[in-house]
Amino acid sequence: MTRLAIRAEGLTKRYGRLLALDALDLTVSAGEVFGFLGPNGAGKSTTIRLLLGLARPTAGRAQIFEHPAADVVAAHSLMAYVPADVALWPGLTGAEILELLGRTGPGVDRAYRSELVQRFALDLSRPARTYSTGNRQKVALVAAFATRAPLLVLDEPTSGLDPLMEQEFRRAVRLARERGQTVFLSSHQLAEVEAICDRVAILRSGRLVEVAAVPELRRLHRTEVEVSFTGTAPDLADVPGVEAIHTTRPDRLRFSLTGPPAAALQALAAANVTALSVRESTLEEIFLDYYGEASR
Ligand SMILES: Nc1ncnc2c1ncn2[C@@H]1O[C@H](COP(=O)(O)OP(=O)(O)OP(=O)(O)O)[C@@H](O)[C@H]1O
Repeated sequence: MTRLAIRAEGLTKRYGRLLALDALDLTVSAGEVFGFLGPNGAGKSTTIRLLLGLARPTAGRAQIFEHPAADVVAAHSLMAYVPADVALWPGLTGAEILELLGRTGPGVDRAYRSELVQRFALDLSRPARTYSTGNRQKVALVAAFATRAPLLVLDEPTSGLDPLMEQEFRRAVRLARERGQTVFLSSHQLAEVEAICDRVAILRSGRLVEVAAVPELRRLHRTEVEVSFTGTAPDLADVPGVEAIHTTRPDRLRFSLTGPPAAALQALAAANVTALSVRESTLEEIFLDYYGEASR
């Protein structure tokens, strides 16, 4: 049986009348890179706080490997965490902070930490008060990756990073994955999720609306097809899976397609098609569909 890194069962958090997280059931297998997505206020940080044992659930439970999340000492010996707003000790230098953080976690791979400092171009001699947001984030990321903890919990870890550093981040996640570490990543950056995650969960208004592998999620959604033709337009009116047919020019039309394409292809074959372009919806479009529903 696969070992689970994270298990949430009926995990619920209320803040007064607000139901911030509503009976979340979720499992993340050891070794997965798992993306956690949702619009602002969906409950992502609340979930992370519950997983870290920093907040108490109103109902339900969370487990980190074989430990209850509330058993903070045991659970934290297996994880490293990077918060969304990294606050550091302003008077300490980057080097001192890495030392301090190294002593609180599950251990440090010093050689790897030095490599990460180079890769993330961190100047460790400066006091943290002089660090930019991105540099503070880099210190926290270096500290977390260098622990080699079995579970890395990263709350919007790249919001302050420039594209070059974002590449380094992706590389570090890939290396973590190769070593069998589990990564739980909350993010708004869809390209990042698409590039590095095995599965994603989408949270909306405290509720889980979808958990899927990235390719599977794309398949759930539509393909945009554009067709040029001569003569009579293809008759797509009652073809299963074909929706939103638009005539863009007298000799061109566009439609979206869900499910198997056979019927649509047959209808197209009956016409004199001169050009065909097929485009899968991007992850961004898929998520905008989900996110958009939140405000409806
Ligand atoms: N300590 C708190 N007291 C009261 N309400 C809270 C508290 N923490 C979070 N909330 C509310 O719970 C809901 C979920 O917030 P949460 O921070 O988990 O969202 P999020 O998905 O992380 O959003 P973002 O993407 O903006 O970080 C929001 O409506 C928020 O206002």
